Amino acid sequence: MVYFQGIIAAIVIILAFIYYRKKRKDENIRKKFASQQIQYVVTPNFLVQVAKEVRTELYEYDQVQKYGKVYGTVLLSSPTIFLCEPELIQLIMSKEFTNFTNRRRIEIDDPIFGSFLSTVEGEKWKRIRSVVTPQFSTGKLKRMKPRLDDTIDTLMANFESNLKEKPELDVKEIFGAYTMDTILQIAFGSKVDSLKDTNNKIVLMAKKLFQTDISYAAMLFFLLLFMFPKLSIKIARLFNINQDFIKFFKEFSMEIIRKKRDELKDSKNMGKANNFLEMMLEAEAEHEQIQANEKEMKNENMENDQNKNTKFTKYRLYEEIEAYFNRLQLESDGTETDPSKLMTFESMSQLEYLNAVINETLRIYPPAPVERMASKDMLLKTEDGSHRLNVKKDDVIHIPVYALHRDERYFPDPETFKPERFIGNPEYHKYAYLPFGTGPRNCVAKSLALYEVKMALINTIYRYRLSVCEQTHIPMKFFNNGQILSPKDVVLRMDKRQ
Ligand code: HEM
Repeated sequence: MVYFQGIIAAIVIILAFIYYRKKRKDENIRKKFASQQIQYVVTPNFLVQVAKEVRTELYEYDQVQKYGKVYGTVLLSSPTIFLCEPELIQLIMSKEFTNFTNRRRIEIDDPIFGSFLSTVEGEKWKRIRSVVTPQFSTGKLKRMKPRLDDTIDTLMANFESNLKEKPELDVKEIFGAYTMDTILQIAFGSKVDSLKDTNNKIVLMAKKLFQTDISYAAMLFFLLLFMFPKLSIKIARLFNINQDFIKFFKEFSMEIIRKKRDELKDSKNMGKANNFLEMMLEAEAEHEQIQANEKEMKNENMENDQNKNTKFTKYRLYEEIEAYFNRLQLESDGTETDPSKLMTFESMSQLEYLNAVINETLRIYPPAPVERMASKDMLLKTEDGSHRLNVKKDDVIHIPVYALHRDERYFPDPETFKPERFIGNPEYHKYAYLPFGTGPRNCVAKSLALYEVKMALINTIYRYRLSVCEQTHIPMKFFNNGQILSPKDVVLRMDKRQ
């Protein structure tokens, strides 16, 4: 009994301590934001949002409507400025980028997981980014095209075989498997048919990460990770939280890296890479050679070629794609008969309406918010003096992209799907549309992602007529999993075109 009372007393003391600590921190943050002349808003933490089943992007959108385009709050234990004003976003993302290079700090005590491009900081980020960026250049993607064509063949075969059973399909599941196949193909050179290989460990692990509502345990762990990073990593190890996932991907990647490093010891094997990991390893091997020979280093010449309504939309999209394929076939010498093999990176960019449909989809459903962290105190001011923002070192700037894309000044009638907004010379502020982020730290794989989406849409729409059916959720349903916007099933009827 005394033992039990002791435990209760200890729990009460710990909770009181956490409460007191939080109260003091809140008060300090309130004072801090007041000194910056930024309105401070107390928001419930993520746990409360999850409990109420409020989707984060909708919650953030409501907050922006209520408190305006700039306000301060505490998010994941850090003072965070919510920013929806394109003029100020422009300053942070481009002109003052050197003072906003990093994202929210997340300490990961692991040599591999702590070196993710998306989380590393400062000089380390610069170094890794300069190696990764050229791997996504048009030239490198062209080299990978045969592998990308393979994944399209798998996608089409999956539609074909599933449609034999019934005309209604969960296209989210099939396109999701295609995305996974493409990434595995590109990243590791592994040919996988995720839809059929349901027991494939990579597929199971990736699904575990993205295709669920977030659990309370994961949310709690996430919060702890930001509040007490070192302690939470120890707890995760002790209780085996996510350790299967971490262990699997680490071993899987290390095995491929070991094999390829061995092969690259023989210089005859250089230049044969046709997947991302091999190209990175070649880049590493190249780098080692270069370091050994300073003269060669001067001559290093890195490749730098980076560089109305639904019925109407569907009709116009198909018309454009059909005309495109007819033209490609006319222009070809007749030896290639598969229309999708005739497609090239260059020819695809001519599909103006398809581009507009993709842009408008990413405007209404941007998958992620964008963040930067200030590396010093500074006063940001637009040239005409119309906007100012006083930031302190370590303030996180959080751009709720879902809310930003609904700014009526640039996107009138924002909830309506209107691809025409992106045709001709659209008149929106460049920093009011950020599906891939912007500036030197934007999405490194933007060109691959867009290529993948276009390939899939062109091939699907060319072969099938898609329509809503009884099982289609209108509006669409989404997982409630924090900051990433991920739809649940999307069932559509698919009829083969004659
Ligand atoms: C439609 C698909 C995609 C969208 C909308 C998207 C969006 C984004 C956004 C918003 C960011 C943050 C940018 C910023 O902070 O300015 C980002 C970063 C990033 N994305 Fe993507 N992404 C997509 C696909 C991909 C794919 C397929 C990959 C990998 C194969 C990828 C790899 C990355 C990486 C590594 C970063 C971090 C870059 C850095 O910190 O330097 N993304 N993405």
